[in-house]
Amino acid sequence: MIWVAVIGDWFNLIFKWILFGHRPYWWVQETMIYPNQSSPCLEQFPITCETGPGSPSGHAMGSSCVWYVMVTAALSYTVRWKDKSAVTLHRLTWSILWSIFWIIQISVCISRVFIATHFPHQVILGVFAGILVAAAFERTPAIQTASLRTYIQTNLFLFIFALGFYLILKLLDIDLLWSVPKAKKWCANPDWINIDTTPFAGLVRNLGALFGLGLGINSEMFSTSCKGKNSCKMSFRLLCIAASLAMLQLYNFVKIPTHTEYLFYILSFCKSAAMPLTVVALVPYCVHSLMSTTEKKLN
Ligand SMILES: O=P(O)(O)OC[C@H]1O[C@@H](O)[C@H](O)[C@@H](O)[C@@H]1O
Repeated sequence: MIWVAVIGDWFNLIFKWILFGHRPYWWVQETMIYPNQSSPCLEQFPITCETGPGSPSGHAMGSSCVWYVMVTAALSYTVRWKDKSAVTLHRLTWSILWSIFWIIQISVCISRVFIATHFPHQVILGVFAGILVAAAFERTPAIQTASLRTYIQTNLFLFIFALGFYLILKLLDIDLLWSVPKAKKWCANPDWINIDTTPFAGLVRNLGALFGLGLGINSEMFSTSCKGKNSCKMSFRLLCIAASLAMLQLYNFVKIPTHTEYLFYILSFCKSAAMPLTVVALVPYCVHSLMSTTEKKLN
């Protein structure tokens, strides 16, 4: 799921750079199509002022690819059921899960359009692009066994390609960060402009998450705990879920200073790497050690 989210978001950045899509909240102020200053007044909200280009929608794309992976993974369990009543149950589960999938996607799309941050075609494009990325990943089983080297190489490729693309177009006098000044100019409240939403902030976050996942999955802590004797126990899994959720909440409280851009990017990379590392390696290892110590004491 993290692979799909990261690669999906990376494609979203590249598509945004290629498509040069405007966002309604600034487009409506700049367009000449409304005569005599009769342009409609679009209400803005604290999350309206996204600073990247608008097409395709990153939220719609991220949501559709992540949910697509979850739904198809859940359905792959029910498809193995063989008897007749199981077929009916599978069909029922299929209908329920895909209905939930589409309700969520439609809700995301409507909310992005409602807050004037996207045009309808941009969210529709986002949903279908997300599904395509996720479907392609289902045919890439190699990611299940990727080594740390593969993670690092993928990270370097994603970074160098995106930066190279940006720099080459800059040499050609095309500024891919054209949307940032527009956002700053037309946002109703300067406090709603968030550095988190800039194209490079998203890239750095994704690179950090993939790196942290690679480190975690290839660590000794992961092998000892998630491949060890406790890994199949329900209690181990429940404890890991509870502890991970608590840790992720704690990470949410860590606010990264935004006054220096480079420092923000470095800290953002570290925070994004620390989160999957904690969930994949640190938490399971601590839970495993705790359970092993308790078992020894009881024996
Ligand atoms: O395109 P949308 O739906 O406004 O989403 C923007 C978001 O898109 C994501 O892809 C980026 O990682 C975020 O940084 C950004 O804020």
